[in-house]
Amino acid sequence: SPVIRLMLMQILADAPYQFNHRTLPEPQYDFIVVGAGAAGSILAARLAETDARVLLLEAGGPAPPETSVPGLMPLTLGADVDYHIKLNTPPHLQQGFQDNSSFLNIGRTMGGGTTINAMIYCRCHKLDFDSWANQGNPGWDFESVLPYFKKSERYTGIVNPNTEKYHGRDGPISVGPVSFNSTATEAFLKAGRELGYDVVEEVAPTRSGFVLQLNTIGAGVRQSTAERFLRPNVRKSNLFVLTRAPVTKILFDKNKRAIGVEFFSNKKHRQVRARKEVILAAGAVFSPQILMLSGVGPARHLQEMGIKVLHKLEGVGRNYQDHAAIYNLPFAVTDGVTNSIFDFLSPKNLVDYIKQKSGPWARPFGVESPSYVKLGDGPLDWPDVSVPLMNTARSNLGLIVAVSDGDDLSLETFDRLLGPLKGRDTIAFVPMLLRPKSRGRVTLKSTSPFVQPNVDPGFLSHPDDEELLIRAIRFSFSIANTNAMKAIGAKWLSKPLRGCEQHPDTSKSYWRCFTRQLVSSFYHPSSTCKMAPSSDPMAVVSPELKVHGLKSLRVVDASIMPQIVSGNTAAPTFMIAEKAADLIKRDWGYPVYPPS
Ligand SMILES: Cc1cc2nc3c(=O)[nH]c(=O)nc-3n(C[C@H](O)[C@H](O)[C@H](O)COP(=O)(O)OP(=O)(O)OC[C@H]3O[C@@H](n4cnc5c(N)ncnc54)[C@H](O)[C@@H]3O)c2cc1C
Repeated sequence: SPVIRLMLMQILADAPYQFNHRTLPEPQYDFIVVGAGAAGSILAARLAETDARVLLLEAGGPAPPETSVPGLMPLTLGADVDYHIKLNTPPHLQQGFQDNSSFLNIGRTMGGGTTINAMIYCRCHKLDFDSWANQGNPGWDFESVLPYFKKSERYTGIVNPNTEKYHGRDGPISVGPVSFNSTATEAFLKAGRELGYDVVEEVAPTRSGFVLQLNTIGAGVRQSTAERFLRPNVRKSNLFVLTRAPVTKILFDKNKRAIGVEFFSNKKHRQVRARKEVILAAGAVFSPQILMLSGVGPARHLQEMGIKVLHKLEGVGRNYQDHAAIYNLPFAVTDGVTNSIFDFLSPKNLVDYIKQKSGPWARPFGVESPSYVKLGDGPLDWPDVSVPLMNTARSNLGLIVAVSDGDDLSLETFDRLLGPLKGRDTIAFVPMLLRPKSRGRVTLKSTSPFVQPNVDPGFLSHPDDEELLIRAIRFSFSIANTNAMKAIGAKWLSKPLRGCEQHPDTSKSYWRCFTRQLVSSFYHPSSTCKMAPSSDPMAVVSPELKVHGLKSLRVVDASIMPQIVSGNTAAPTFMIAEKAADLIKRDWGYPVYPPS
């Protein structure tokens, strides 16, 4: 639209760097990093702090200008910069979506997920990391990883003496509180207090309660890892970044040592060698795909695909975890309490963004504030459910969903769930499981590296997950029924879903039916190259992130999480990359200055 064009012209100074080298100057590098996403961009930049020669190969292209404007985030979903993978779910699930399944969005561009994500900065919970360590991964407990969280962070918010020690001040990624909240957010936090929860800070190690979220936004501009870690280093002679260069295979010698990779660039398959290591950072779907295409993975599956097994590793692609969510639990609210589309389009707000990078465009559209609560039965005080508030508000235009899977709902479901809200201001809750017990799997669909793999997210395959998600829906209704939310007019108006009408309205059996139809991804795939000792049958990498049984090959991305973290996955992935950089430097005798 003309408005967006005008804005883009104005923001070009802040637009992402156009990494666009076309050929490789050298046949051999010390380190080859595969994937310039959340982890890969950080890792490559940190390794290039030494005198090692580092090659970073990214499948996607440079990030387009609109990705730097936080409020334009929804434009990237389903666009060229998004792999947009149709999930593979069983027929009794996801009937509310077109063709009975929803999409998994994953960034395919410099910065990976950090170029298209909702910019929520989430530290997750102390017990997430303590449990990683307890599963046989020394060095990954909370105390040990905290310095690596702080290392990448530049906190810009107001200092609270109780939580100050958990913030980093000197890292490349600006992190601060949301700049522009709606009346609905205030009501949401008040609702939390009314239900007996504290309003807590995101970085508190045992955070439990309602939270005013932090974002990876600096001076109104998205902080992708490519922008913040690579851009300042592009002139270094030992760092070379190649875009539109998907890696198709890892090359091994006869001793199972990774000696390089094959990749596709300028219409040709090419090879490049690694003197020291190859490091996969292609994310939880594509790192296992590359391993399997290279003959590393579950033997039977590889044989079925006609791939010669170089090294049997049953865990590759298994142990898949995501925060199974109900994206759309929409409630009508009083007009004006949300950040409406008219706020976005008002001339004043446009000018504010163009001139000062402030106002609604300087925040992620639609995303407001999370709550973290424990609704399951475990003994520990460790929240297992999150219910964020989404400020959808596009109802003014008759389009109700914003940053949501609503776009892939079937027409019938859309009409029943969202139709009654047409013309009304709307909020939505997004009840989700923080640590689902279900496990999914990534498998190859083809031996071609250009065909997306199958992603079976395993949603609700463990019965406890269904039970907990129903509790999470009911908890969302408890929030909506508080005085604070009633004061902003929160009302459930949706009609029963087709196929669920036989269940009494809002009964448990109704919510079971609803949950099965609408469970979907929160875009947090993880854990498909599990970090665990080799005694664990699902183990893929060691606590040093080395692939078990192979030499000179590591995986460094969200796939190594033994268990998904209790919150958004980007910041923990930054931490993984920061820690991995020191592990690698130490192994090769480069100076390491561990953060304090
Ligand atoms: C729409 C959306 C919203 C999200 N919102 C949030 C949020 O608000 N907060 C949060 O914390 N997290 C959020 N996330 C999740 C977060 O962005 C991811 O967890 C994180 O980016 C994972 O990092 P990664 O390094 O493992 O993989 P990625 O960031 O996905 O990076 C992998 C990179 O590898 C590249 N690649 C893949 N295959 C190949 C190949 N064969 N050769 C070369 N390169 C390859 C990809 O193109 C990509 O650039 C969101 C994700 C999405 C998609």
